[in-house]
Amino acid sequence: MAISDVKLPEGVNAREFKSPVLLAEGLALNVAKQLSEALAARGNAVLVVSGGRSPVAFFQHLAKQELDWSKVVVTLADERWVPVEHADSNAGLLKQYLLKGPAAKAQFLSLYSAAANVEQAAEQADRLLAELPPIDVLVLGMGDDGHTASLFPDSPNLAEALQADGTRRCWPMLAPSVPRQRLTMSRALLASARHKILSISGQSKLTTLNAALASNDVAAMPVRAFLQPTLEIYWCP
Ligand SMILES: O=C(O)[C@H](O)[C@@H](O)[C@H](O)[C@H](O)COP(=O)(O)O
Repeated sequence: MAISDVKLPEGVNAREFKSPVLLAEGLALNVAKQLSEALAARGNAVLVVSGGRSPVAFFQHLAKQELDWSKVVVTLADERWVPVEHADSNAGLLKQYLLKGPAAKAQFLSLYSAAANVEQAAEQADRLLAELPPIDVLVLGMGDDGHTASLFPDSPNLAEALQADGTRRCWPMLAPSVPRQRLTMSRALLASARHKILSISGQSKLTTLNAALASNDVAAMPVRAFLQPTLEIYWCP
């Protein structure tokens, strides 16, 4: 199966690449283009990326793009509640692969804080995110269970975090896999991004995407909240 076999809702477009390397390059070029347009239009730009393992090559390509990175704020759609030195930290992943070379000049906004508990850390991130200018580019990933960012099916706070018109920006969540304590941007904040991209690779993610498109139960597969105009899906086998 290929992404062209998937019946996407009107206003959702897909781009297919032959390999993960080509996808990473294509995605980096497109994100850099959107960021330079934002810089030209407003003098600054906000990029929100996801963690996990698959974005490494994308980060490496994006880090090399010549942009006025000093005017770009980079932050995360979600974070694991672990310090940056921890192997599972998404901030650590960004420091290692994205905030390098020209992109080292970007301003990084961390969702993580060493608060007394994850609830307080989420409140602190929520206050920081209140200062964030509008998001120009959002790159989401998707898990095989239909989660995106750290909007996990069955997590406490999921219903609140999924409110389309919710005003809170960051919620504490519980993932089914370790590290279980997570911080996630809310659906409303994620959905406010000017350009929304879902980057997925492999057949199993296509199967998950098909399952997500077959129903409207957002709580069962939170990625459903984003399968609407003007999402762009990047896929490779
Ligand atoms: O911190 C995280 O784990 C994420 O931001 C998460 O939502 C990720 O994007 C998906 O789990 C897909 O991960 P992969 O792209 O690595 O499969």
